[in-house]
Amino acid sequence: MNLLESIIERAKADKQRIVLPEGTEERTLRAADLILSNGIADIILLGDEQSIKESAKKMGLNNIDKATIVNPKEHTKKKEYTDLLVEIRKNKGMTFEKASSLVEDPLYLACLMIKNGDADGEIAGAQNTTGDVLRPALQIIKTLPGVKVVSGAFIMFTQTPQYGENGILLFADCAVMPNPNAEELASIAVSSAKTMQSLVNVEPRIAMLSFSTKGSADHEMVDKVREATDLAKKMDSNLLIDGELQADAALVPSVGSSKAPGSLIAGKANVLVFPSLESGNIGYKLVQRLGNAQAVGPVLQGMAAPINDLSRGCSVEDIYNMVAITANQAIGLKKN
Ligand SMILES: CC(C)(COP(=O)(O)OP(=O)(O)OC[C@H]1O[C@@H](n2cnc3c(N)ncnc32)[C@H](O)[C@@H]1OP(=O)(O)O)[C@@H](O)C(=O)NCCC(=O)NCCS
Ligand SMILES: CC(=O)OP(=O)(O)O
Repeated sequence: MNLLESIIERAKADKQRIVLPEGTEERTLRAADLILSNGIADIILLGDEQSIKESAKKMGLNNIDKATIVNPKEHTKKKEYTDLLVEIRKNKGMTFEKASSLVEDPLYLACLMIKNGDADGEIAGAQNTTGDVLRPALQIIKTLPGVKVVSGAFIMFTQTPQYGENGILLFADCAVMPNPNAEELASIAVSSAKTMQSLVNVEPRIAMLSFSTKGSADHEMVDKVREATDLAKKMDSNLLIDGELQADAALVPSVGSSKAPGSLIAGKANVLVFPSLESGNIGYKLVQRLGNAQAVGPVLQGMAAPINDLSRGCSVEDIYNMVAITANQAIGLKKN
């Protein structure tokens, strides 16, 4: 059984309630239909019931009837969620009027359902930008205790089995923090190790990427990566991590041993931590599109409940896989 198949089997064995705020979006509806048909999760679709049912009928989707459909404009818990939002954001100037309008926004409503215990996880982003998906999640769900920074990782299924874990690598941060400082970058490395361990089930070997390997260049951007590597080791002394490393030194054994002799990670990395969002987001899309890799994510790490984003360029299969991953995260969080 391959990795995605085992993630799907775990989701089936302990069905979670996953809310899809983009309930009227075509790829989302098709993915929801498959999820329901295969019994992977209980699905909550947000949107107007009549238009969802009409669209499903036009598309020949026969399983949408098994979903719970909630209309953000008129739902029974509107007052309860409005009060909850005011309570959570009262120190940020949230008024009842503002909250009662925000609870009609599917992206806010989905987070409030999770916060209130009415859903276990959310996946959105086929239609909405990452910023719009993330903002309500950061405001309402917030970070896990002890974690300051939410970041986004991609599980990359590459065509190059000689690299990473039989071709599988984790890339981060590809989605959230535009310009992390050294401490934030260290925190991204620690969260990425946890994601690799919990979802891919292999020991993470983390390379902190740069345009320099072990002092080959001298620049403040290189200093940041070096400092982040040291801080990550302090945050978790068991981490297998090294930096700063260039991508070739991180991945290719012969280059790793010549540029970073003695490194336990060079040439063997399976987690690549990029120095900024610019490099991470561009990097994953290049490997996905030019290298024909399957990019599953962004899996958000460090959030107190499983909320995940999608690329607006996602396929039905991407949404289907991300629902299963979100369900696995929910199962993991309930166990801890
Ligand atoms: C994530 C993002 C939306 C947050 O920025 P923002 O909307 O300006 O929001 P703010 O900085 O005002 O922060 C809003 C809240 O989130 C928190 N926050 C912001 N970034 C955070 C992070 N990475 N981790 C944890 N909390 C974070 C803030 O502390 C703030 O909390 P508060 O309101 O309770 O005080 C923004 O950084 C962003 O757009 N990032 C890039 C996303 C993107 O386009 N990615 C590429 C495609 S995947
Ligand atoms: C993750 C990502 O890059 O999302 P989008 O393509 O929607 O901007």
